Amino acid sequence: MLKVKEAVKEFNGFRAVNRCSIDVPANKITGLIGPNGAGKTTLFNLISGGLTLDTGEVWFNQERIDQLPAHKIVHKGLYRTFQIPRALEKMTTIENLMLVPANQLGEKIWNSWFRNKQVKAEEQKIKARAEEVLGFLELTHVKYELAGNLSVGQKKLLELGRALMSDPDMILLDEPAAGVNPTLMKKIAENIRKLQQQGKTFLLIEHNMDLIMDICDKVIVMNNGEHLIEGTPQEVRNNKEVLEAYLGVEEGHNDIAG
Ligand SMILES: Nc1ncnc2c1ncn2[C@@H]1O[C@H](COP(=O)(O)OP(=O)(O)OP(=O)(O)O)[C@@H](O)[C@H]1O
Repeated sequence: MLKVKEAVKEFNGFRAVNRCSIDVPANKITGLIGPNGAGKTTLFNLISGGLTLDTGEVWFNQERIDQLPAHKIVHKGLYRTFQIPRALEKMTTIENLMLVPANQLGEKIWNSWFRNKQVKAEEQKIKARAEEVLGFLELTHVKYELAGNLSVGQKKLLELGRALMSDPDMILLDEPAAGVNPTLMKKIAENIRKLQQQGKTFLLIEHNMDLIMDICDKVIVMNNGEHLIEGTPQEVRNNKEVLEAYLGVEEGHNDIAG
């Protein structure tokens, strides 16, 4: 479904992503792991249009997308989750969800702002979808809570909820388990699996090996900007090269070595 071919990205002569190719199958959960500084976030940014490639290609659903701006990539059905920005922490949970399609409608909705009926109908539709997403994620009880007051795990669920508002085919998840307590982590894992069963495709960056082992069908390992190996979670966990890559990095939360 998603193919990255020979991606290269340099920052001031430092090669953060080095001729990296990955292949993400449809309707599966794929993990992207690697020690700190391996290039995972940079690769995510290259896929989602936050950064432009120096060389290489990105293909999504048989279509080349690496020349497209980020919002057009979202319209193609590929959504990348982000931490809830500071400004949105002052808005309620449901407002955070309702803003996603409102932003995507962009000028269309603002241009027609005074055509009241049409806007109201649109807003009702968005609200109904937001309520549905809240129900699915079991966040209805914090619907009117300010996003800033949610726990880390609830914020992660809200990030996933914002992704679901645009009903994408594929979701890039950035560390869904980071700082999340075990109960909510279980809930996040269940939701990801449920969504995959409904036909969604996931690529997730994650340092928590329990989550990787629990939900991933396939794991891709990056090191020094390169695709090191890939396989089932079990194969990757027992691989000597992977262990060496992690042991070579001393700082940070590199669970695999632990
Ligand atoms: N905008 C930037 N300018 C300069 N260097 C950068 C920039 N973004 C990333 N890097 C460098 O590129 C390398 C890869 O970083 P990246 O954040 O992609 O790694 P990562 O695998 O996501 O790491 P982590 O697991 O710690 O988040 C690092 O050495 C980082 O310092």
